[in-house]
Amino acid sequence: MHSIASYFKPDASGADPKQASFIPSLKLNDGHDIPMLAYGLGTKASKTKTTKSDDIINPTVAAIKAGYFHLDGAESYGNEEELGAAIKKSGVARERLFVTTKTSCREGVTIEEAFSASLAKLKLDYVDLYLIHSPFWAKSPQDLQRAWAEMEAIKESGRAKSIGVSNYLQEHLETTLQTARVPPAVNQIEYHPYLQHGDLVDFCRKNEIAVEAYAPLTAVTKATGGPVEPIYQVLARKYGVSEGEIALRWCLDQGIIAITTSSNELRLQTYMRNIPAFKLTPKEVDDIAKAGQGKHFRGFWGAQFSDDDRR
Ligand SMILES: NC(=O)c1ccc[n+]([C@@H]2O[C@H](COP(=O)([O-])OP(=O)(O)OC[C@H]3O[C@@H](n4cnc5c(N)ncnc54)[C@H](O)[C@@H]3O)[C@@H](O)[C@H]2O)c1
Ligand SMILES: OCCc1c[nH]c2ccccc12
Repeated sequence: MHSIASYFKPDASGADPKQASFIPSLKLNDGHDIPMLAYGLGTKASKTKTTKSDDIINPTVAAIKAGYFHLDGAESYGNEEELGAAIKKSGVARERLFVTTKTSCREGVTIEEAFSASLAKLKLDYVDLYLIHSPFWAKSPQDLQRAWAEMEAIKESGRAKSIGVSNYLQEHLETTLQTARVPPAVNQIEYHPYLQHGDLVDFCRKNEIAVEAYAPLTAVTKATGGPVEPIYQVLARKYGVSEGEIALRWCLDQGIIAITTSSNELRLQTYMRNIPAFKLTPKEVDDIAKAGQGKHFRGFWGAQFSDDDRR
């Protein structure tokens, strides 16, 4: 089982030392620590790409300075150069950061080639976590097993400290585990009260695969008016925080890493200050989970999942 092993404290090299930013970390199955709150460069951040690269770099620098030392990027977001530039501009020591990127497993490009290109864009000599972005490109179980063997070779080279997957269902994980020498450290999935994925999270826990939640704010952003809303409202009043902070804490209090994003610096700073300062009770976590069963919502990769996944 995972435990919240240590507390991640930004140092004074870039983050504001006045901020009480103690974001918990989780111990991965390979022994590395992962900060449980991350800043994502997909979705909103990549949409602004069409204007200027500064529109990606500056909010990312602000996020790092606010204490978001876990940064979630991807080859397909098209902004690894900006992520690398923001890391440099932040002045925070590389070893204090936890940098993730992902491979799209494009046809005709080896994962090694994609990874080398990502490192070059990031101007880094290693990433903390490298993920297969999704299993949907694979035409056979063997495709997934071969891709995982390529990921293992990258980990062995030391240029990715941890390796994992994203958007994998239990069947994809089982296929991968059949031939894996190193199990995935992480499965990054859309996760919020309206998409709890049946037994998938328990399967990950049993196999010591950490779960990362993307789109954790869905119930207060894209799927408002649902059954968890009154509970979020009561708990937000009780703890003196926003409903978004209840949504993020709901992940953390289940041992699930939350990846959020915003270009609103004040909102990011407030999250960083408030999230470590309160905790939901097990009953509150359970109440949200139970209420969430009353609605289904998926914001990403919809066409790739069958109706069987409506759990
Ligand atoms: N692996 C994948 O396939 C995958 C898919 C989606 C996202 N991701 C990663 O996860 C990150 C976060 O995903 P997300 O953007 O869906 O997460 P999220 O649920 O945190 O939503 C963030 C969005 O909500 C808005 N927001 C924040 N607080 C709000 C509030 N109180 N009211 C209204 N709007 C508010 C933000 O401006 C932003 O656009 C991405 O940047 C990316 O790095 C990965
Ligand atoms: O990971 C978020 C979903 C996603 C996959 N590829 C992308 C490219 C740009 C923005 C989001 C995505």
